[in-house]
Amino acid sequence: MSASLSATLQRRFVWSTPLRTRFRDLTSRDGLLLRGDAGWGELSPFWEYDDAESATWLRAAREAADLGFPAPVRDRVPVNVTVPAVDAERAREIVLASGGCTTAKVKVGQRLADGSVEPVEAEVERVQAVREVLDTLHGPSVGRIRVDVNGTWDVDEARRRIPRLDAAAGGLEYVEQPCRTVDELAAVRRSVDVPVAADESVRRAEDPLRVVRAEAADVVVLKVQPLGGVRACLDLAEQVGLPVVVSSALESSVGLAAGVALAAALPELPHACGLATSQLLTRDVTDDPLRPVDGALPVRRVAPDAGALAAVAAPPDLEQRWLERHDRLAAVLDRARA
Ligand SMILES: O=C(O)CCC(=O)c1ccccc1C(=O)O
Ligand SMILES: [Mg+2]
Repeated sequence: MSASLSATLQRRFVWSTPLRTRFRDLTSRDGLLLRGDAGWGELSPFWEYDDAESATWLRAAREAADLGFPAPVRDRVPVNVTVPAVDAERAREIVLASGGCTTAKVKVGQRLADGSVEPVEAEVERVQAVREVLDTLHGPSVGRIRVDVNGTWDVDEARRRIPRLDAAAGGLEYVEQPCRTVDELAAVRRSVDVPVAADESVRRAEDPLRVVRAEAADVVVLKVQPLGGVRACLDLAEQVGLPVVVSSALESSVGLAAGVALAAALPELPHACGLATSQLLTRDVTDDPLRPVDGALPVRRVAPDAGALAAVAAPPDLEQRWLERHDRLAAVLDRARA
C-alpha cells in the first residue's frame, strides 16, 4: 500500500469505477467513504444534486460511521436483480447470473439519445425475456417482475403501456414511479390494475408523506442516503404505513450495507429489496462485496479492503472534488445545527 493510500484510509477515501452497463445517464459511479468509531459510511450523492439536497446524504454517512445501525430482526434480505435498459439477450444473461434472485426489476421508460422515449415494443421484449428466464430457473409463475419508469411517462402513456407490460410479465408486481408528479401517480393508480410504487416522489420530495395522503402509491421505495439514514427511514416507514421496499442509490457495498441494515430492521418486509446493485459496478471497494446468494443478501457491515481500494482509487482531481464537496456539506449540516 502506498503511504498516501494508508494515510487516507484512516478517515476518508474516494473511489471511482466504471459501470458494467450504462444505467440511466450514468456510465461510472464514484463517492467518498468515511470512517468513524462505529465503522465505514458512504457519501455518494449524484453530481447533479446541489449541496442543500446532498447534505442529507452526509447525515446517512455519518450515522453509519459514528453511530452504527439499529438491531436487525432478520439475518438475510431477499433482493431483486436489477435489469438496466438493455436488449433482450443481455437481460437474459443478467437474470441468469443474478445469484438466485426470484424477483427482477426491469428498467423501462428509457430516454434515447435523440430525447425520445424507448418504444414499448423494446420494453415488452425485455420484460418477456426476463419472464422466460425466471420461469426456466424457478418454475412457471414463481418469479416476480416489477418495472421502474423513473418518472418518464405522462399519464396517457402510462395507461397505454402498463397493460402491455403487465401482459408481457405474466402479471407485474408493481410499476415504480410511472410519472413524475404525485398527482400523475394518483391518476395512474386510479386507472390501472397494477400496484404503483413511489420512489422519486418520496426521496426527492419536500414532503415525502404527500404521496400517502394523495393515495398515489401502494408501495413506497426508501433509500437510506437521500433520506438521511437508517433511523430516519425507520421513522418514515412507520409514518407511511404502506409496504416498503429498500433500494440502493447504486452505492458501493459500504453504502449497500446501510440499506441492508434498514431492510433488516423493518418490522415487515413483504417485497424483495433493490440492493443487488454491486453487480452493476465493474469493481467494488472490497473483495467480499454484498452479492446475493439464493436471492438474498446477508445482514452484515462492510469495510473496504486495501487491495480493492487500490484498484478503485479516484484520480487526484476527482478526489479533490469529493473532499471539497464533503467539507461544504459538513458546513451545511453544522449551520443547520447552529
Ligand atoms: O432498485 C434497484 O433494483 C436498483 C436501484 C435503482 O434502480 C436506482 C439506482 C440509482 C438511482 C435510482 C434508482 C431507482 O430506483 O430509480
Ligand atoms: Mg426507482
